[in-house]
Amino acid sequence: MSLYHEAAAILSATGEGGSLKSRIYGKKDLKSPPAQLYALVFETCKWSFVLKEVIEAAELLKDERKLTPVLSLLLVHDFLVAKGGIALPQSHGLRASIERHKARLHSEFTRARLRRKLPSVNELRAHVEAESRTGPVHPRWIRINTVRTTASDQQETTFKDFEPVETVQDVVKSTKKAICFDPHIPNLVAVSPGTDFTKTEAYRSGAIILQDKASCFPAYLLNPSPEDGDVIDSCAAPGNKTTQLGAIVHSRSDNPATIYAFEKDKFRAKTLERMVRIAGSDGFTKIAQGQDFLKVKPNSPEYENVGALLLDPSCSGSGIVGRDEMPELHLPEIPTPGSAKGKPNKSTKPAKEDRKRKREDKEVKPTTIMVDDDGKETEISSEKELQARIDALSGFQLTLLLHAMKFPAARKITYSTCSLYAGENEHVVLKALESEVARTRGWKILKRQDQVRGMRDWPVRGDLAAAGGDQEVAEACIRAYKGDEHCVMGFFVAGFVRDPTATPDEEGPYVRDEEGRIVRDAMGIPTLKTGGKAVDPSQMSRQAVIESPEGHNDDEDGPYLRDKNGRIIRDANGMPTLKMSDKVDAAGDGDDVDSWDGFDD
Ligand SMILES: C[S@@+](CC[C@H](N)C(=O)[O-])C[C@H]1O[C@@H](n2cnc3c(N)ncnc32)[C@H](O)[C@@H]1O
Repeated sequence: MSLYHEAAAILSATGEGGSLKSRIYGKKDLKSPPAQLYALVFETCKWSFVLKEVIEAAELLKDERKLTPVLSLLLVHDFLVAKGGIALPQSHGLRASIERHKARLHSEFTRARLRRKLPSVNELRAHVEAESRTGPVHPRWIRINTVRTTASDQQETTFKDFEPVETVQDVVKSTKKAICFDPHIPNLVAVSPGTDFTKTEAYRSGAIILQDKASCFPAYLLNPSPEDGDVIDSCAAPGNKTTQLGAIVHSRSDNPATIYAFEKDKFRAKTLERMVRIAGSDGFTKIAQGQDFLKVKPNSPEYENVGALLLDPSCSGSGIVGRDEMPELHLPEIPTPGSAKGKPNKSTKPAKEDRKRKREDKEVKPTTIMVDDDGKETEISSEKELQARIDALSGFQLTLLLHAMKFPAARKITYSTCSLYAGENEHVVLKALESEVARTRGWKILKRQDQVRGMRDWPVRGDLAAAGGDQEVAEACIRAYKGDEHCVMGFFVAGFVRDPTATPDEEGPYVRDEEGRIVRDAMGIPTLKTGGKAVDPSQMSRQAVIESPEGHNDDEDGPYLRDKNGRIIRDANGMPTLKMSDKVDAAGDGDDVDSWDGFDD
């Protein structure tokens, strides 16, 4: 299949969703180099509003019955606009079908330019560029990495040619090189697009990190302080948030806490390692390459001081800027026989051949390739499949969040995605709050009024309906939408907090009345939620009672000691024994039960 046929197949799927990149890079059986294909398709789309006029006026599709509208656009694009012309041998039939109309195509191309009052082809190029720009202009967000530098140093060096302005909107509108310090996130600037910062010394040395504003929310909201102890970044690659955490802990102590950074994908973990090294956080960041966070044991002694966890798991990536930004494709009409020049004749039935080429432009199966934020591709061809994908992602995201809630010393968690779907965002938050582990360990939502100033002030909050109508949860959730006046990517983050010194909710397995009191029978025995009755205290031994393991659920372990068979150890009053209490000789057989160790899930 020629480059042009492959490109035509890609373009025929336009309008069926998925970004152009995902449609091209998602195809496994391409013959042409993907980069060449991408450039041809993208450029042809950009030029199509001009080329459509040229093709119709030159009556190309009337004379060349084998050409489809899409193929004609691609070939005429290369013939008139590309430096190297049509990338086919001179004798090739497709090339010949265009070059036969050389004179007419050139003269219609000139007419199309003059109609727009553009004196040269270069000006026509600039016009096409301007017309093809889709969506709002984005500033370049840059985080100044205070492990390596200071904001004032960067102002005097990297950004010395940039004129300070008040707001990000001023940056976007400025015709000069403008810079504004962000009012919400410390050490973050928005600068005018157009400068390639990856070529600067500051970028190479890790002094600046290119990171969207919204992506800076989780580490800032987590706000790890020396009292929080060590920090976990559970899904860390490529390392934007890990290095931001590094900058925060570094700024708060001469002896920074350890950051444990887990990354399941070995290849991405290499990028993470490189980024952490360049950013200068390698001295206090321990990277576990290829480590699945779900397999990390919360009760391992290594993590006993982990007080703060950042969870930024894989998601649908629907908030990422740059997706779906494809210029519109303008297809030339196929003239029907007998029609006036360039105008389809409505009264005449299209010939069989014409119907075939119309069909050919549409015959590619409607498929969207959904590319997750970590590059995983999934074919989606219906709403149902999309829902199934979101459900699968949210199941994984919730599991990860509940796992994080089990770390014994944890007191803060942030959960974030760059997805716009409520299923991956507010719904996960609600399910986590309702979970047994959250209830037994005392996890609560981090309310808006308790958030760090910049996040409290950020105006875009969670979706009330998606938060089940719970105003407090919706306000606590932080959202960002691409394309609005804030000029950031689509994002979601929520925080969870827990007071590790407070008495955990011992509600556990008992039914409670509206006042929160345990419901007891006439004998004073608590009623179990499972419908049975707790063991009669008079039957209990002096030291402990062993509860039936029936209905045992890992998440219900919470703060209670269990014996080797997983049964909760209770005192003579039937009250569960807290893990933090002294060791208990549970079975009365002289075996010690450790308070935290040995209860890994
Ligand atoms: C959204 S990206 C993280 C982006 C990162 N936080 C940043 O700011 O640069 C999600 C990452 O989590 C990794 N991941 C997915 N599941 C994981 C798991 N169970 N344990 C550890 N890493 C996981 C993916 O490989 C991917 O690199």
